[in-house]
Amino acid sequence: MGVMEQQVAARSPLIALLGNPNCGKTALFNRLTGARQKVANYAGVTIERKEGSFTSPAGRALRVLDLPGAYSLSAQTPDEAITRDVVAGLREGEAAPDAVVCVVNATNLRLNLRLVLEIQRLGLPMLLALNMVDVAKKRGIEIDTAKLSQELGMPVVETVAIQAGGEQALLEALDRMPLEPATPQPLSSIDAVPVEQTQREVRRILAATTNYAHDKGNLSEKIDHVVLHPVVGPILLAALMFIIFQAVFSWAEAPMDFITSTVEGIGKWIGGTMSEGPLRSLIVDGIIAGVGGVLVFLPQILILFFFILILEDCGYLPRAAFLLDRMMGGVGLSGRAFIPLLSSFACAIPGVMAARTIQNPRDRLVTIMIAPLMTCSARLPVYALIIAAFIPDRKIGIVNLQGLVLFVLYALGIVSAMLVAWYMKRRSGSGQHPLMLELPAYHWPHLQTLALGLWERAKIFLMRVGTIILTLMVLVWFLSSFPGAPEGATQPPIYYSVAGMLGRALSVIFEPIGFGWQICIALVPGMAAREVAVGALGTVYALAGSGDDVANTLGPLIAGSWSLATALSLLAWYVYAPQCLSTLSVVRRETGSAKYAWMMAGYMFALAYIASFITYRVALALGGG
Ligand SMILES: Nc1nc2c(ncn2[C@@H]2O[C@H](COP(=O)(O)OP(=O)(O)OP(=O)(O)O)[C@@H](O)[C@H]2O)c(=O)[nH]1
Ligand SMILES: [Mg+2]
Repeated sequence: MGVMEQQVAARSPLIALLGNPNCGKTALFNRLTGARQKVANYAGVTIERKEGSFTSPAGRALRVLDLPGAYSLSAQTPDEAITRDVVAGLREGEAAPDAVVCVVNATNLRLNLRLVLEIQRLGLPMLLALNMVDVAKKRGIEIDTAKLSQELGMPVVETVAIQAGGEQALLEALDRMPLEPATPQPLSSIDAVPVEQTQREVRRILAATTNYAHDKGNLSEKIDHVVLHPVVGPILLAALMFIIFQAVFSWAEAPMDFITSTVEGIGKWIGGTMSEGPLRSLIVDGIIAGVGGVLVFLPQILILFFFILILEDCGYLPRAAFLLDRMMGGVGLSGRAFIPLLSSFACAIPGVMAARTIQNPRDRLVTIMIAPLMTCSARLPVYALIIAAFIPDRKIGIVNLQGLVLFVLYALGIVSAMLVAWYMKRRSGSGQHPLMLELPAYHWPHLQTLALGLWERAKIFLMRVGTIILTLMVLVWFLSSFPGAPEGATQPPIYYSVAGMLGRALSVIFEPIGFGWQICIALVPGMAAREVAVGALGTVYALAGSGDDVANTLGPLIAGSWSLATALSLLAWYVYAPQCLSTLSVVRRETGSAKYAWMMAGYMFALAYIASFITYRVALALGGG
């Protein structure tokens, strides 16, 4: 955009999408603007203010805001506070929106209308988007929109945010609205009205405009009889998790083989066409062995996310939170922590941020502190590499042994997180609060959402591979290649390089847990991105390898040079893996203090070292040397 255009865009009217959690604001935002913000079937998906823009059918340039869902303007959680401050014009350097589009779930007006009435008291121009009318119609719910519009004194339109064209009525209504800069009433005018009065008003409006009495209900309640059953529920949850980890290994085999052989083929081809020298080594040993080694894990990451996205979209997640609430309550966590912790399986960063949806500050802090113990997807390559190299690809009954080990590693992360939470809570003391969580209606996973979600994941991974991982790999190669070996060297040249020296220095610390200098070299760049540890091992062993088999696959190489005890020790290390700089910086931002980032780095390093030490010694004692 040119400067002129930017100024025009900045002055175009601003519309805020506001509503209860999970009513479809983000889906509507994406439909209006063509954005691809995350949409999922649970409350608290959006935790930040997101701006987009579009041109209305009448040719008006408009800006829209997607906001975190809120039940009320008297914010209880940090994400709700963002929403409140934005609409009330309390954010520094930002005027209140020129109009509010209040999005409501048509099947649950009883809950949604309270916020509508509250927002109305701000006195901003308003429009009601009756979303999810497709579901409402299926359930036989009829809403008299004309009457509702009259009762509320604002235009009311029907929308279906997940259907192409489902935003049409909203667009037309927006074009009929005069959009002038407006000043909202102070928030105190909202707090002045007692909640009971608002609720009476909601009931009156509902009685006058809907036939909720005829609501046929939905399947969700019947499904929940099984899913939330105190005995069947947890068994189902455990079985589900188990199946997912099995699939990560058994389904990924073919696509991984394909990527491996392609990467190998390219390596061989380039290696064959280029003449011996540093450039060939950089490309073959540094880039292809390193980056290719990480790339191979794309299928496993996508399979894991395929399942997570399905669970997110169908509405199962809040149920799982519900099931685990008691267990989590036992260690002093609230069931609310479940979704932030689950997000941490992708990456601790969104997980730490999602802790904004937790009301109690202590609960929130504990959740943030344990989020990095959840196995993020950057660790998956490390696990998968070592498992594939050391754990036989065997079946015990119907159980794939490699999948089982992976499951155990994930479980270990979770159990450790619970123990740390318990310890933190025991020291700080805690009040238990009942879990208030909205259980959304189940629906079939939306294919497009699923495909988009997977695509986003693949993009994130490939971007990482193409940027930070590639850069680090080139750096690792340089440090591992220079200076060259001295006269009469007995070790491979890398031993004498800068990286080799660093690795040897570090191995003083890591020798007791079984890490030789080669592994120590890989640990350092792993701090910037954990996957790089795998890539770095690829480069280290390619460079240390003898002449011809440079592009050899890493798995057999490490299987030949590490003991089982070392392999298990490294797995244990990565369960705790304290080294992720971006997580630490987000923790500092979200907690507003560097203290917690340091504490996190410290306790995770200690746990990692202790766990690896025990694993290594026990494995040695049992004859795994
Ligand atoms: N059937 C149907 N489903 C919808 C509609 N709009 C949204 N959904 C689904 O409702 C769920 C919630 O949608 P989101 O857009 O994430 O809701 P949100 O209001 O942004 O939620 P928060 O960010 O948590 O406040 C998703 O599973 C969507 O696919 C609709 O009009 N019809
Ligand atoms: Mg949202």
